Amino acid sequence: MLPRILVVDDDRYTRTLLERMLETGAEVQVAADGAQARQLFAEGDFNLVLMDQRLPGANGIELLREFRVRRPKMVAILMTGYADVRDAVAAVREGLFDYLTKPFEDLEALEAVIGKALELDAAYREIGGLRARLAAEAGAPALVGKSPAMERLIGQIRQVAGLDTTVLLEGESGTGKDLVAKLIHAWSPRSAKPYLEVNCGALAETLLESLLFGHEKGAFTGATVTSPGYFEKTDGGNLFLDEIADMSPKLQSSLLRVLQDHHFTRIGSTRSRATDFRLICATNRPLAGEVTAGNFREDLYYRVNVVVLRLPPLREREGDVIRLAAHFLDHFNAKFGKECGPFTPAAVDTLMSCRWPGNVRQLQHCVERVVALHPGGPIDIVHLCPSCDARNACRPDKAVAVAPAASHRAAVGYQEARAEFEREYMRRMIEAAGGNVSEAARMSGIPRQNFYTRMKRWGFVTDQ
Ligand SMILES: Nc1ncnc2c1ncn2[C@@H]1O[C@H](COP(=O)(O)OP(=O)(O)OP(=O)(O)O)[C@@H](O)[C@H]1O
Repeated sequence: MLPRILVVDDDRYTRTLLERMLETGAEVQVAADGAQARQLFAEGDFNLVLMDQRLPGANGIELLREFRVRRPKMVAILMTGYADVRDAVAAVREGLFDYLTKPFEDLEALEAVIGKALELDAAYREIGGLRARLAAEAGAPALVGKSPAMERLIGQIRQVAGLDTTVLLEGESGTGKDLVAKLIHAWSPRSAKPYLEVNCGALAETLLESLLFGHEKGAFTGATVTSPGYFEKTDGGNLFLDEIADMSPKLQSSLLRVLQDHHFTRIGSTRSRATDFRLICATNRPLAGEVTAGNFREDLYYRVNVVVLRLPPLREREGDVIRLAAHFLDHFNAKFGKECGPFTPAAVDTLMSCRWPGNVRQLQHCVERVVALHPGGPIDIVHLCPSCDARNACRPDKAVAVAPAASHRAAVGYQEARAEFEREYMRRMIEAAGGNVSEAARMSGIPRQNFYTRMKRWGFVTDQ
């Protein structure tokens, strides 16, 4: 379906120019004054409004404010004469997408700004649609993405979720493997049964063994009570083994036996127990390569390599960066009680041209940081990841273009830099302590109450 654009301008020449320019890729409606514009806006759902600032009997900025009350996520571009630029800049700060000065001199640039505005509108709409879908599929995590690569993946997830087959998720770190595993569970007939996950690379061999197999009381020093393991607890449900390539050779052979006969024995017991879990595994290193390198058993590889879903890196998902950025903006605005955004065209450009080596996780952290530190209002290039030194690395081809941002970084005020440091420091401490606040406070040497106050300041916790 073609996007719908409303052009409001009393100048016939401008109306005709825009109509001609846009008609092949959009459905354009034109209004010559405020009254006509109000009527068309009330009747139609427009993806973009191009508004002249001076209209007979109306002020374009006021009219857009009026429209925005009815549709807060409306994307609009103000068209203004050089004399009124100061007002237009102020309007952009209020959340207008952009402004263009008339007469238009560079039609290509005009088309580019309109294209970006339409992309932002598409992203907002998708997030709205996603929320509605999520409400319908209560409990399923939000997997944002409409690029061909993601559409293909989502189709594959739908297909395999319903089948009782082992699934192997391959993809770089931060591409969403964990999220996809949860989605497979949510969409599977086993969704009412338990779903448990463990990162095989994060635990020592003995701990992982006891976590998976469970143990009897007295099986080893410290086993003061009998504890069932994940093989048992996920009976009827799904078990997600993340970073399976990091499993020790001994555990690989134990897992192989469990997968072969669907039976296992708790540590310290001789009784074999039956279990029926569906296995989902993930790796960020291709498993075939690990077999060749002698790190992963070939027979286990054939067991887990039944259905392989490959998660594309973010740089291969054309168009998804803006969708994801809009999604995270929405999420963190709600979480921190802020009203940051929209992204300015320059920010959209920067987001789109970054290579995102850390994939979706890096983008998520970038938006979270912006929302946490930004007082509110439009997000410009200078607000994006001021602390992210990867920015040049992100965009090796754009080193010159980011030079102003580098000088911005040098110009960051002391308070802002300190705030940035403190927030990042708190996050690392909390992560290192596995989410345990007392432990994080102890490690940092900050009294617990004080630590908690700082956590609240940076939005890690909110008062209920
Ligand atoms: N398509 C997506 N839509 C929305 N959020 C996403 C998407 N992909 C990833 N995320 C979010 O990005 C973050 C990183 O994703 P996730 O942990 O699933 O990656 P991963 O591939 O498992 O990483 P690792 O290999 O490092 O464990 C999570 O917070 C996840 O919710």
